[in-house]
Amino acid sequence: MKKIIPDYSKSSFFNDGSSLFCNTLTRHFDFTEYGIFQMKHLNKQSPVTIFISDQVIKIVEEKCEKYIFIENACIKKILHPKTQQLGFRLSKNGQYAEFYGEYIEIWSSLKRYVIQADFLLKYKLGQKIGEGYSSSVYKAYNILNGEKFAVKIVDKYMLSRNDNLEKQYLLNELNILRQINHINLLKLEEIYESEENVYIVTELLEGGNLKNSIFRFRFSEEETIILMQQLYRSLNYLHQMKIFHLNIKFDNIFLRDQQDLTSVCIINFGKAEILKSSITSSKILNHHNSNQLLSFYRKKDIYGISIIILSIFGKKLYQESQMVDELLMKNYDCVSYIEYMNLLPPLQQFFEILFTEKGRSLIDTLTCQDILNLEVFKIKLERRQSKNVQVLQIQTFDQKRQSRFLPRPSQKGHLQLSQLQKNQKLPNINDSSDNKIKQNQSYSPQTENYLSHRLINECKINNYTPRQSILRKLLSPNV
Ligand SMILES: Nc1ncnc2c1ncn2[C@@H]1O[C@H](COP(=O)(O)OP(=O)(O)OP(=O)(O)O)[C@@H](O)[C@H]1O
Repeated sequence: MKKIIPDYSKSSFFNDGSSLFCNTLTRHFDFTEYGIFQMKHLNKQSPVTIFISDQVIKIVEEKCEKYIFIENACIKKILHPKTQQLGFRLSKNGQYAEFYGEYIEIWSSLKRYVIQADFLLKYKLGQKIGEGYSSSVYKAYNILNGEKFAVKIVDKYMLSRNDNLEKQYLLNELNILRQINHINLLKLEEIYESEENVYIVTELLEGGNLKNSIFRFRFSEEETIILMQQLYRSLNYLHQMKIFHLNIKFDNIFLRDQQDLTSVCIINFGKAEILKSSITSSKILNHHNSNQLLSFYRKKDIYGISIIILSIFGKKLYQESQMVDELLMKNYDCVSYIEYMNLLPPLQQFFEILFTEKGRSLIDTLTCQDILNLEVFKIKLERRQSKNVQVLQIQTFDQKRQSRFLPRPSQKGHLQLSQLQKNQKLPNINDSSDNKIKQNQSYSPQTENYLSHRLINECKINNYTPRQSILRKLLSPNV
């Protein structure tokens, strides 16, 4: 008896009602050839040549060609009933076609776009590592080779609540994750669906949240500058694709290795926006033209990253979204102590552009590329092995600098400060004569006491030992 392969595409959460095949494309795609397959469709079998671009399969038959948009199409690995040849079945809204042939290479090109079933046949669930509004995140292990991943399990029922807003966030996040490919942005592995859940498999970021590492380990200025560089580079990559994250905060910045700032990775693209040539969003500023919207989004992202950098150098936590809003309104009084941070001059200048009146005229047009061209990123930076972080702390503690903002003696040669000061080619910043900053008085949205209290509480909640005590522990003669 003929075995019937169940097809879930009609009831799929991702079913948008579109047909499996289309005969024309409305824009240009660059296709790569993937070889000859036997296509079985409507009880007819014929040889076809398959070409793939990111989201489209081109199927060339003897006399004609047609296309399948693979985004959110359901896919299943299958065996040919007669030849026992391996293949895959693509289906959409109840229509399907089967392809038999060398499918391994093609599978790796398709898997980020299509929806698979049977998550539990491939992965074993591990411990829970996080939670969102409508999702839980777990460790997952590939049953065959033990490879570790993170899987976000989203309850389909929860997604359909709230006027489908959560569904939109999820589809938006998937749309963006499928397009991006950058070392400092979360990598999507594949997507599954069951009757109750959607499973989004991504790389596992084992280093945890950046905030935890920053307040736990002692990193040098050079390491922090490399971190800054990587964050702005990844943002620049997104902005060049007209993608804006719009939700940059400590909670969404992770590390692959908790002691290696170069392993930084931005996550959570649910609230991101893609701006194409016309205005696609009516969420904010819908009366503005697309250039103004683009500038607004760009500033929002740049401020998001910059506040994280400020928190790291200033050893303070902020309510990031409130602070971004203040800065977007050009209220520079919300950061009052930049001038007293006593940083390396190129760093100081970076902070002044972002957080003081001096940058007021630049900020509307400032891009990530402009930031990456600043002198601060031209300092000769050296990476060191992440595993040495704590050892280095112990070694350098004896020769502790009088101020943590002054370079260590060993850094002075590298940095060639006086040379840098002479050669600085930063954007022309007009000095503001009216200095509103009062020493010993903070205009930040939160008082220092409150912030310290919050930091300690966060450490407690997350079971972290505050950094100072870790250092003391490391330095204790018993260790
Ligand atoms: N790839 C990953 N590696 C390690 N931990 C992760 C990964 N993805 C998510 N997490 C953890 O799971 C938590 C929740 O992730 P999720 O993406 O669901 O959050 P969210 O999108 O902020 O939630 P919400 O649905 O409320 O917006 C994160 O804060 C993080 O701690």
